[in-house]
Amino acid sequence: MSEEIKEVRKRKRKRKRKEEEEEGGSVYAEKAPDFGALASLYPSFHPFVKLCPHPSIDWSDFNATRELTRVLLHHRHSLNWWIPDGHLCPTVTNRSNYIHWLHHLLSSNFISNHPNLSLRGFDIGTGASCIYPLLAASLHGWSFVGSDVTDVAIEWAQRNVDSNPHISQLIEIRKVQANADASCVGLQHSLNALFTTDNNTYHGPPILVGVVQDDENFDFCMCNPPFFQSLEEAGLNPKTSCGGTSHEMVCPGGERAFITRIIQDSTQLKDRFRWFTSMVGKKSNLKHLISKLWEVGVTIVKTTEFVQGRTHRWGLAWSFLTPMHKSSISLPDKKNTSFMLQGLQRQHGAINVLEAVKSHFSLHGLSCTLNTSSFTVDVTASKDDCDSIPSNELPIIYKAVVCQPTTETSNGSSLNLPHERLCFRISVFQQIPGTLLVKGSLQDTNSPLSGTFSVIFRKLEEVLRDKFCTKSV
Ligand SMILES: C[S@@+](CC[C@H](N)C(=O)[O-])C[C@H]1O[C@@H](n2cnc3c(N)ncnc32)[C@H](O)[C@@H]1O
Repeated sequence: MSEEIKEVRKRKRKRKRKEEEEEGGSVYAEKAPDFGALASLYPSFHPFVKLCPHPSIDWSDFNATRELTRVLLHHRHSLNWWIPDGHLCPTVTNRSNYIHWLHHLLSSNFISNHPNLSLRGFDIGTGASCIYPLLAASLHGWSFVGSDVTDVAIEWAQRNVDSNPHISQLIEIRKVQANADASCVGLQHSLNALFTTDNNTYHGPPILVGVVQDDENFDFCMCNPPFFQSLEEAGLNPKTSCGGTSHEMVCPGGERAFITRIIQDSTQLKDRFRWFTSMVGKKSNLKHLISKLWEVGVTIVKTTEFVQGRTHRWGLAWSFLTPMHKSSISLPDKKNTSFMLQGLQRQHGAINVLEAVKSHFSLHGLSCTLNTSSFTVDVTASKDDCDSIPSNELPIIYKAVVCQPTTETSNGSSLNLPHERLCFRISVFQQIPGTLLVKGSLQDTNSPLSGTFSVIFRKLEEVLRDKFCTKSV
Protein backbone atom coordinates (compact mmCIF):
# COMPACT_ATOMS: atom_id res chain seq x y z
CA MET A 1 0.00 0.00 0.00
CA SER A 2 1.44 3.39 -0.96
CA GLU A 3 2.35 5.93 1.70
CA GLU A 4 -0.21 8.34 0.27
CA ILE A 5 -3.07 5.87 0.63
CA LYS A 6 -1.95 5.09 4.17
CA GLU A 7 -1.89 8.79 4.97
CA VAL A 8 -5.37 9.35 3.47
CA ARG A 9 -6.75 6.42 5.48
CA LYS A 10 -5.12 7.73 8.64
CA ARG A 11 -6.66 11.15 8.11
CA LYS A 12 -10.03 9.60 7.39
CA ARG A 13 -9.88 7.53 10.60
CA LYS A 14 -8.87 10.61 12.57
CA ARG A 15 -11.72 12.65 11.09
CA LYS A 16 -14.23 9.90 11.80
CA ARG A 17 -13.03 9.61 15.38
CA LYS A 18 -13.32 13.36 15.85
CA GLU A 19 -16.84 13.35 14.45
CA GLU A 20 -17.80 10.52 16.74
CA GLU A 21 -16.33 12.29 19.74
CA GLU A 22 -18.36 15.38 18.90
CA GLU A 23 -21.47 13.27 18.94
CA GLY A 24 -21.11 12.42 22.59
CA GLY A 25 -18.29 9.97 22.54
CA SER A 26 -18.54 6.71 20.65
CA VAL A 27 -14.78 6.80 20.88
CA TYR A 28 -13.27 7.35 24.29
CA ALA A 29 -9.78 8.77 24.49
CA GLU A 30 -8.40 10.49 27.59
CA LYS A 31 -5.79 13.22 27.41
CA ALA A 32 -2.27 11.77 27.45
CA PRO A 33 -0.31 12.54 30.63
CA ASP A 34 2.18 15.41 30.69
CA PHE A 35 5.29 13.50 31.81
CA GLY A 36 7.38 16.64 32.27
CA ALA A 37 4.85 18.27 34.60
CA LEU A 38 4.40 15.03 36.56
CA ALA A 39 8.18 14.65 36.93
CA SER A 40 8.51 18.10 38.42
CA LEU A 41 5.64 17.45 40.82
CA TYR A 42 6.76 13.97 41.87
CA PRO A 43 10.52 13.55 42.49
CA SER A 44 10.07 9.75 42.67
CA PHE A 45 8.87 9.80 39.06
CA HIS A 46 11.65 12.06 37.82
CA PRO A 47 14.32 9.33 37.27
CA PHE A 48 11.96 7.49 34.89
CA VAL A 49 11.38 10.45 32.58
CA LYS A 50 13.57 11.11 29.58
CA LEU A 51 13.18 14.81 28.83
CA CYS A 52 14.73 14.97 25.31
CA PRO A 53 13.64 15.28 22.58
CA HIS A 54 10.29 15.45 24.39
CA PRO A 55 9.27 14.13 27.82
CA SER A 56 8.61 10.36 27.68
CA ILE A 57 9.11 7.17 29.64
CA ASP A 58 10.46 3.76 28.72
CA TRP A 59 7.27 1.76 28.29
CA SER A 60 9.21 -1.50 28.44
CA ASP A 61 10.31 -0.75 32.05
CA PHE A 62 7.77 -2.15 34.52
CA ASN A 63 8.99 0.15 37.31
CA ALA A 64 8.44 3.18 35.09
CA THR A 65 4.88 2.21 34.08
CA ARG A 66 3.98 1.36 37.69
CA GLU A 67 5.34 4.68 38.98
CA LEU A 68 3.44 6.52 36.24
CA THR A 69 0.21 4.81 37.30
CA ARG A 70 0.89 5.62 40.95
CA VAL A 71 1.53 9.32 40.35
CA LEU A 72 -1.35 9.71 37.90
CA LEU A 73 -3.79 8.12 40.32
CA HIS A 74 -2.52 10.42 43.01
CA HIS A 75 -2.38 13.56 40.89
CA ARG A 76 -5.66 13.20 38.98
CA HIS A 77 -7.74 11.25 41.49
CA SER A 78 -6.12 11.73 44.94
CA LEU A 79 -5.78 7.97 45.26
CA ASN A 80 -3.06 6.04 47.13
CA TRP A 81 -2.09 2.94 45.25
CA TRP A 82 0.53 0.22 44.75
CA ILE A 83 0.93 -3.29 43.31
CA PRO A 84 3.58 -5.96 43.83
CA ASP A 85 6.32 -6.57 41.23
CA GLY A 86 5.24 -8.32 38.06
CA HIS A 87 1.49 -7.88 38.50
CA LEU A 88 -0.64 -6.36 35.77
CA CYS A 89 -0.11 -2.62 35.88
CA PRO A 90 -3.17 -0.75 34.62
CA THR A 91 -2.87 2.25 32.33
CA VAL A 92 -4.95 4.94 34.02
CA THR A 93 -6.06 6.60 30.77
CA ASN A 94 -7.18 3.33 29.24
CA ARG A 95 -9.09 2.25 32.37
CA SER A 96 -10.68 5.71 32.72
CA ASN A 97 -12.11 5.41 29.21
CA TYR A 98 -14.16 2.38 30.29
CA ILE A 99 -15.49 4.28 33.31
CA HIS A 100 -16.42 7.29 31.12
CA TRP A 101 -18.32 5.03 28.76
CA LEU A 102 -20.15 3.32 31.63
CA HIS A 103 -21.09 6.68 33.03
CA HIS A 104 -22.51 7.65 29.63
CA LEU A 105 -24.38 4.35 29.34
CA LEU A 106 -25.83 4.50 32.85
CA SER A 107 -26.96 8.09 32.51
CA SER A 108 -28.51 7.50 29.08
CA ASN A 109 -32.06 6.31 28.77
CA PHE A 110 -31.42 3.43 26.41
CA ILE A 111 -33.24 1.41 29.03
CA SER A 112 -35.45 2.81 31.77
CA ASN A 113 -33.53 4.95 34.21
CA HIS A 114 -32.89 3.92 37.74
CA PRO A 115 -34.44 6.08 40.45
CA ASN A 116 -31.41 5.57 42.74
CA LEU A 117 -28.63 8.06 42.47
CA SER A 118 -25.95 5.85 43.97
CA LEU A 119 -25.04 3.14 41.51
CA ARG A 120 -23.70 -0.29 42.36
CA GLY A 121 -21.35 -2.26 40.16
CA PHE A 122 -19.64 -5.63 40.06
CA ASP A 123 -16.05 -5.70 38.80
CA ILE A 124 -15.21 -9.19 37.54
CA GLY A 125 -11.48 -9.82 38.10
CA THR A 126 -10.60 -6.63 39.91
CA GLY A 127 -6.92 -7.61 40.11
CA ALA A 128 -4.30 -6.53 42.67
CA SER A 129 -4.75 -2.99 41.38
CA CYS A 130 -8.51 -2.82 42.07
CA ILE A 131 -8.33 -0.10 39.47
CA TYR A 132 -11.95 0.10 38.31
CA PRO A 133 -13.61 0.28 41.75
CA LEU A 134 -11.04 2.85 42.93
CA LEU A 135 -11.48 5.07 39.89
CA ALA A 136 -15.27 4.81 39.71
CA ALA A 137 -15.79 5.29 43.44
CA SER A 138 -13.60 8.38 43.44
CA LEU A 139 -15.03 9.84 40.21
CA HIS A 140 -18.71 9.03 40.68
CA GLY A 141 -19.22 7.64 44.17
CA TRP A 142 -20.38 4.27 42.81
CA SER A 143 -20.21 1.31 45.16
CA PHE A 144 -18.66 -1.99 44.11
CA VAL A 145 -18.07 -5.63 44.67
CA GLY A 146 -14.68 -6.47 43.15
CA SER A 147 -14.05 -10.19 42.69
CA ASP A 148 -10.92 -12.16 41.96
CA VAL A 149 -9.60 -15.69 42.16
CA THR A 150 -6.01 -15.32 43.36
CA ASP A 151 -4.94 -14.73 46.95
CA VAL A 152 -2.40 -12.10 45.91
CA ALA A 153 -5.00 -10.11 43.95
CA ILE A 154 -7.42 -10.25 46.89
CA GLU A 155 -4.77 -9.22 49.42
CA TRP A 156 -3.51 -6.26 47.36
CA ALA A 157 -6.92 -5.13 46.19
CA GLN A 158 -7.95 -4.96 49.86
CA ARG A 159 -4.76 -3.03 50.73
CA ASN A 160 -5.50 -0.53 47.96
CA VAL A 161 -9.04 -0.08 49.23
CA ASP A 162 -7.85 0.37 52.83
CA SER A 163 -5.26 2.95 51.72
CA ASN A 164 -8.10 5.21 50.58
CA PRO A 165 -10.35 5.61 53.64
CA HIS A 166 -12.47 8.29 51.92
CA ILE A 167 -13.96 5.65 49.59
CA SER A 168 -13.16 2.37 51.34
CA GLN A 169 -16.76 1.98 52.58
CA LEU A 170 -17.90 1.81 48.96
CA ILE A 171 -15.83 -1.21 47.93
CA GLU A 172 -16.14 -4.86 48.96
CA ILE A 173 -13.43 -7.26 47.78
CA ARG A 174 -14.76 -10.79 47.25
CA LYS A 175 -12.77 -14.00 46.75
CA VAL A 176 -14.15 -16.38 44.13
CA GLN A 177 -13.99 -19.95 45.35
CA ALA A 178 -12.44 -22.10 42.64
CA ASN A 179 -14.88 -24.98 43.26
CA ALA A 180 -18.28 -23.77 42.14
CA ASP A 181 -21.37 -23.97 44.31
CA ALA A 182 -22.42 -27.61 43.88
CA SER A 183 -26.03 -26.66 43.14
CA CYS A 184 -24.89 -24.66 40.10
CA VAL A 185 -22.71 -27.35 38.60
CA GLY A 186 -25.40 -29.51 36.99
CA LEU A 187 -27.09 -26.50 35.47
CA GLN A 188 -23.73 -25.20 34.32
CA HIS A 189 -23.03 -28.45 32.49
CA SER A 190 -26.28 -28.30 30.58
CA LEU A 191 -25.72 -24.62 29.75
CA ASN A 192 -22.20 -25.42 28.59
CA ALA A 193 -23.68 -27.83 26.10
CA LEU A 194 -25.88 -25.01 24.79
CA PHE A 195 -23.01 -22.58 24.46
CA THR A 196 -20.34 -24.92 23.16
CA THR A 197 -19.61 -24.50 19.51
CA ASP A 198 -15.91 -25.38 19.65
CA ASN A 199 -13.34 -26.67 22.09
CA ASN A 200 -12.82 -23.25 23.60
CA THR A 201 -15.40 -23.47 26.36
CA TYR A 202 -14.56 -21.80 29.66
CA HIS A 203 -13.88 -24.38 32.39
CA GLY A 204 -12.44 -22.12 35.10
CA PRO A 205 -13.79 -20.91 38.43
CA PRO A 206 -17.24 -19.31 38.58
CA ILE A 207 -17.55 -15.79 37.25
CA LEU A 208 -20.99 -14.40 38.18
CA VAL A 209 -23.27 -17.36 38.92
CA GLY A 210 -22.09 -18.74 42.26
CA VAL A 211 -20.36 -15.46 43.18
CA VAL A 212 -23.29 -13.03 43.12
CA GLN A 213 -25.31 -13.63 46.27
CA ASP A 214 -29.03 -14.44 46.30
CA ASP A 215 -30.15 -11.08 47.66
CA GLU A 216 -27.92 -8.89 45.48
CA ASN A 217 -28.82 -6.56 42.60
CA PHE A 218 -26.43 -4.44 40.58
CA ASP A 219 -26.73 -1.63 38.07
CA PHE A 220 -23.94 -3.08 36.01
CA CYS A 221 -21.05 -5.48 35.86
CA MET A 222 -17.76 -4.74 34.17
CA CYS A 223 -14.75 -6.81 33.25
CA ASN A 224 -11.29 -6.60 31.80
CA PRO A 225 -10.98 -10.30 31.02
CA PRO A 226 -7.83 -12.37 30.62
CA PHE A 227 -7.40 -11.69 26.91
CA PHE A 228 -5.05 -14.43 25.87
CA GLN A 229 -5.19 -18.17 25.27
CA SER A 230 -1.54 -18.76 26.17
CA LEU A 231 1.43 -17.04 27.79
CA GLU A 232 3.20 -16.97 24.40
CA GLU A 233 0.31 -15.00 22.93
CA ALA A 234 0.35 -12.65 25.96
CA GLY A 235 4.05 -11.91 25.50
CA LEU A 236 3.71 -10.72 21.93
CA ASN A 237 4.19 -7.02 22.60
CA PRO A 238 7.78 -6.45 23.73
CA LYS A 239 7.39 -2.66 23.38
CA THR A 240 5.40 -2.28 26.58
CA SER A 241 5.78 -3.77 30.01
CA CYS A 242 2.61 -3.64 32.00
CA GLY A 243 3.54 -6.86 33.78
CA GLY A 244 0.86 -9.45 34.29
CA THR A 245 0.97 -12.96 35.71
CA SER A 246 -0.46 -15.95 33.87
CA HIS A 247 -3.60 -15.79 36.05
CA GLU A 248 -4.17 -12.21 35.02
CA MET A 249 -3.49 -12.53 31.33
CA VAL A 250 -4.42 -16.05 30.27
CA CYS A 251 -7.42 -18.34 30.33
CA PRO A 252 -8.09 -21.38 28.14
CA GLY A 253 -10.08 -20.12 25.18
CA GLY A 254 -8.95 -16.53 25.91
CA GLU A 255 -11.35 -13.63 26.22
CA ARG A 256 -13.83 -15.18 23.81
CA ALA A 257 -14.43 -18.13 26.15
CA PHE A 258 -14.39 -15.93 29.28
CA ILE A 259 -16.93 -13.41 27.93
CA THR A 260 -19.07 -16.21 26.50
CA ARG A 261 -19.33 -17.50 30.08
CA ILE A 262 -20.34 -14.03 31.27
CA ILE A 263 -23.07 -14.05 28.59
CA GLN A 264 -24.13 -17.50 29.73
CA ASP A 265 -24.26 -16.32 33.36
CA SER A 266 -26.19 -13.21 32.33
CA THR A 267 -29.06 -15.37 31.06
CA GLN A 268 -29.45 -16.67 34.60
CA LEU A 269 -28.96 -13.31 36.29
CA LYS A 270 -30.89 -11.17 33.79
CA ASP A 271 -33.11 -9.61 36.46
CA ARG A 272 -30.26 -8.88 38.83
CA PHE A 273 -28.17 -6.56 36.63
CA ARG A 274 -29.41 -3.67 34.52
CA TRP A 275 -26.37 -3.79 32.26
CA PHE A 276 -23.76 -6.47 31.65
CA THR A 277 -20.54 -5.12 30.14
CA SER A 278 -17.07 -6.25 29.22
CA MET A 279 -13.96 -4.93 27.59
CA VAL A 280 -13.01 -6.83 24.45
CA GLY A 281 -9.38 -6.89 23.34
CA LYS A 282 -9.78 -8.22 19.82
CA LYS A 283 -12.17 -6.78 17.31
CA SER A 284 -12.55 -10.19 15.67
CA ASN A 285 -14.16 -11.48 18.88
CA LEU A 286 -16.68 -8.64 19.02
CA LYS A 287 -18.78 -9.85 16.10
CA HIS A 288 -18.88 -13.40 17.44
CA LEU A 289 -19.94 -12.21 20.90
CA ILE A 290 -22.63 -9.90 19.51
CA SER A 291 -24.25 -12.73 17.58
CA LYS A 292 -24.13 -14.90 20.73
CA LEU A 293 -25.95 -12.11 22.56
CA TRP A 294 -28.81 -11.95 20.05
CA GLU A 295 -29.08 -15.75 20.22
CA VAL A 296 -29.71 -15.66 23.97
CA GLY A 297 -32.44 -13.03 23.65
CA VAL A 298 -30.95 -9.79 24.90
CA THR A 299 -33.03 -6.71 24.12
CA ILE A 300 -30.21 -4.26 23.51
CA VAL A 301 -26.53 -4.32 22.61
CA LYS A 302 -24.20 -1.34 22.72
CA THR A 303 -20.58 -1.21 21.64
CA THR A 304 -17.87 1.40 21.71
CA GLU A 305 -14.21 1.77 20.90
CA PHE A 306 -11.54 2.84 23.37
CA VAL A 307 -8.49 4.39 21.78
CA GLN A 308 -5.41 5.25 23.76
CA GLY A 309 -2.25 5.89 21.78
CA ARG A 310 -1.90 2.87 19.56
CA THR A 311 -4.03 0.63 21.74
CA HIS A 312 -7.56 -0.10 20.58
CA ARG A 313 -10.05 -1.92 22.76
CA TRP A 314 -13.79 -2.31 22.51
CA GLY A 315 -16.58 -2.04 25.03
CA LEU A 316 -19.53 -4.43 24.80
CA ALA A 317 -22.73 -3.90 26.81
CA TRP A 318 -26.05 -5.72 26.84
CA SER A 319 -29.24 -5.84 28.81
CA PHE A 320 -32.41 -7.88 29.07
CA LEU A 321 -34.53 -4.91 30.14
CA THR A 322 -37.03 -3.19 27.88
CA PRO A 323 -35.30 -0.60 25.70
CA MET A 324 -36.60 2.96 25.46
CA HIS A 325 -36.39 3.58 21.72
CA LYS A 326 -37.36 7.15 21.57
CA SER A 327 -34.62 8.47 23.75
CA SER A 328 -31.58 7.20 21.91
CA ILE A 329 -31.23 10.44 19.99
CA SER A 330 -29.62 13.47 21.42
CA LEU A 331 -32.11 16.27 21.81
CA PRO A 332 -32.73 19.51 19.90
CA ASP A 333 -30.38 22.32 19.11
CA LYS A 334 -27.43 20.14 18.28
CA LYS A 335 -25.73 20.38 14.97
CA ASN A 336 -25.03 16.66 14.92
CA THR A 337 -27.31 13.94 16.13
CA SER A 338 -27.18 10.22 15.59
CA PHE A 339 -28.50 6.78 16.37
CA MET A 340 -27.32 3.24 15.85
CA LEU A 341 -29.18 0.66 13.81
CA GLN A 342 -28.24 -2.69 15.27
CA GLY A 343 -29.17 -6.26 14.44
CA LEU A 344 -29.48 -5.63 10.70
CA GLN A 345 -30.01 -8.66 8.53
CA ARG A 346 -27.12 -9.72 6.33
CA GLN A 347 -28.70 -8.51 3.09
CA HIS A 348 -29.21 -4.97 4.40
CA GLY A 349 -26.20 -2.70 4.05
CA ALA A 350 -25.55 1.02 4.27
CA ILE A 351 -26.73 1.56 0.72
CA ASN A 352 -30.18 0.05 1.41
CA VAL A 353 -30.55 2.28 4.44
CA LEU A 354 -29.57 5.34 2.40
CA GLU A 355 -32.14 4.47 -0.26
CA ALA A 356 -34.77 4.11 2.44
CA VAL A 357 -33.78 7.52 3.84
CA LYS A 358 -34.21 9.06 0.40
CA SER A 359 -37.55 7.43 -0.28
CA HIS A 360 -38.84 8.39 3.19
CA PHE A 361 -38.13 12.07 2.63
CA SER A 362 -39.14 12.02 -1.05
CA LEU A 363 -42.47 10.55 0.00
CA HIS A 364 -43.07 13.72 1.99
CA GLY A 365 -42.07 15.86 -1.01
CA LEU A 366 -38.69 16.95 0.39
CA SER A 367 -35.90 17.55 -2.07
CA CYS A 368 -33.17 14.88 -1.67
CA THR A 369 -29.83 14.10 -3.26
CA LEU A 370 -28.34 10.69 -2.69
CA ASN A 371 -24.57 10.48 -2.99
CA THR A 372 -23.45 6.84 -3.07
CA SER A 373 -19.74 7.59 -2.87
CA SER A 374 -19.96 9.61 0.35
CA PHE A 375 -22.92 7.55 1.68
CA THR A 376 -24.96 10.65 2.31
CA VAL A 377 -28.37 12.05 1.52
CA ASP A 378 -28.70 15.85 1.42
CA VAL A 379 -32.17 17.06 2.26
CA THR A 380 -33.79 20.45 1.87
CA ALA A 381 -37.20 21.17 3.29
CA SER A 382 -39.15 24.32 2.57
CA LYS A 383 -42.00 25.54 4.74
CA ASP A 384 -44.48 23.95 2.36
CA ASP A 385 -42.58 20.66 2.52
CA CYS A 386 -42.70 20.73 6.31
CA ASP A 387 -46.38 21.60 6.24
CA SER A 388 -47.04 18.52 4.16
CA ILE A 389 -45.85 16.24 6.99
CA PRO A 390 -49.06 15.31 8.80
CA SER A 391 -48.95 16.18 12.46
CA ASN A 392 -50.01 12.68 13.43
CA GLU A 393 -46.76 11.46 11.90
CA LEU A 394 -44.77 13.80 14.10
CA PRO A 395 -45.77 12.35 17.43
CA ILE A 396 -45.88 13.95 20.84
CA ILE A 397 -42.14 14.44 20.87
CA TYR A 398 -42.82 17.59 18.88
CA LYS A 399 -44.18 19.06 22.07
CA ALA A 400 -40.81 18.48 23.66
CA VAL A 401 -39.17 20.80 21.18
CA VAL A 402 -39.26 23.70 23.55
CA CYS A 403 -37.20 26.06 21.47
CA GLN A 404 -39.69 26.17 18.62
CA PRO A 405 -42.76 28.37 18.50
CA THR A 406 -45.32 26.03 16.96
CA THR A 407 -48.92 26.43 15.96
CA GLU A 408 -51.32 23.92 14.56
CA THR A 409 -53.54 24.70 11.59
CA SER A 410 -57.20 25.01 12.35
CA ASN A 411 -57.93 21.43 11.33
CA GLY A 412 -54.85 20.18 13.19
CA SER A 413 -53.67 18.29 10.13
CA SER A 414 -50.34 19.94 9.60
CA LEU A 415 -47.62 21.82 11.41
CA ASN A 416 -47.07 25.48 10.78
CA LEU A 417 -43.32 25.97 10.73
CA PRO A 418 -41.33 29.18 10.51
CA HIS A 419 -40.61 30.60 7.07
CA GLU A 420 -37.13 29.24 6.60
CA ARG A 421 -35.58 26.40 4.73
CA LEU A 422 -34.21 23.46 6.60
CA CYS A 423 -31.08 21.88 5.09
CA PHE A 424 -29.50 18.81 6.60
CA ARG A 425 -27.40 15.81 5.69
CA ILE A 426 -27.98 12.20 6.64
CA SER A 427 -24.82 10.05 6.62
CA VAL A 428 -24.63 6.31 7.14
CA PHE A 429 -21.50 4.63 8.48
CA GLN A 430 -20.87 0.92 8.77
CA GLN A 431 -19.64 0.23 12.32
CA ILE A 432 -19.35 -3.54 12.33
CA PRO A 433 -21.33 -6.03 10.24
CA GLY A 434 -24.98 -5.72 11.21
CA THR A 435 -24.53 -2.32 12.88
CA LEU A 436 -24.80 1.08 11.20
CA LEU A 437 -24.43 4.56 12.59
CA VAL A 438 -26.94 7.02 11.11
CA LYS A 439 -25.93 10.60 11.59
CA GLY A 440 -27.85 13.78 10.92
CA SER A 441 -26.02 17.09 10.51
CA LEU A 442 -27.85 20.36 10.41
CA GLN A 443 -26.29 22.95 8.13
CA ASP A 444 -27.20 25.98 10.15
CA THR A 445 -27.09 25.50 13.91
CA ASN A 446 -28.66 28.88 14.53
CA SER A 447 -31.63 28.06 12.37
CA PRO A 448 -34.91 28.57 14.20
CA LEU A 449 -35.89 25.24 12.64
CA SER A 450 -33.27 23.23 14.53
CA GLY A 451 -35.94 21.82 16.86
CA THR A 452 -37.94 20.65 13.88
CA PHE A 453 -34.84 18.88 12.60
CA SER A 454 -34.72 16.78 15.78
CA VAL A 455 -38.35 15.79 15.32
CA ILE A 456 -37.83 14.83 11.70
CA PHE A 457 -34.69 12.90 12.57
CA ARG A 458 -36.44 11.01 15.34
CA LYS A 459 -39.23 10.08 12.97
CA LEU A 460 -36.60 8.81 10.55
CA GLU A 461 -35.16 6.64 13.31
CA GLU A 462 -38.57 5.03 13.90
CA VAL A 463 -39.07 4.38 10.20
CA LEU A 464 -35.62 2.84 9.73
CA ARG A 465 -35.89 0.69 12.83
CA ASP A 466 -39.26 -0.63 11.71
CA LYS A 467 -37.91 -1.39 8.28
CA PHE A 468 -34.50 -2.87 9.06
CA CYS A 469 -34.09 -4.01 12.64
CA THR A 470 -35.05 -7.57 13.34
CA LYS A 471 -34.53 -7.20 17.05
CA SER A 472 -35.71 -4.25 19.03
CA VAL A 473 -32.83 -2.08 20.17
C1 LIG B 1 -6.72 -8.84 32.83
S1 LIG B 1 -6.80 -8.98 34.57
C2 LIG B 1 -7.68 -7.48 34.97
C3 LIG B 1 -7.25 -6.86 36.26
C4 LIG B 1 -7.82 -5.44 36.46
N1 LIG B 1 -9.26 -5.43 36.44
C5 LIG B 1 -7.32 -4.49 35.39
O1 LIG B 1 -8.12 -4.05 34.56
O2 LIG B 1 -6.13 -4.21 35.39
C6 LIG B 1 -7.98 -10.25 34.80
C7 LIG B 1 -8.25 -10.59 36.25
O3 LIG B 1 -9.29 -11.55 36.29
C8 LIG B 1 -9.02 -12.46 37.34
N2 LIG B 1 -9.84 -13.66 37.11
C9 LIG B 1 -9.61 -14.72 36.30
N3 LIG B 1 -10.65 -15.58 36.39
C10 LIG B 1 -11.57 -15.02 37.23
C11 LIG B 1 -12.83 -15.41 37.73
N4 LIG B 1 -13.40 -16.55 37.36
N5 LIG B 1 -13.48 -14.59 38.58
C12 LIG B 1 -12.92 -13.42 38.97
N6 LIG B 1 -11.70 -13.02 38.54
C13 LIG B 1 -11.05 -13.80 37.69
C14 LIG B 1 -7.51 -12.64 37.27
O4 LIG B 1 -6.98 -13.14 38.47
C15 LIG B 1 -7.07 -11.22 36.98
O5 LIG B 1 -6.84 -10.49 38.16
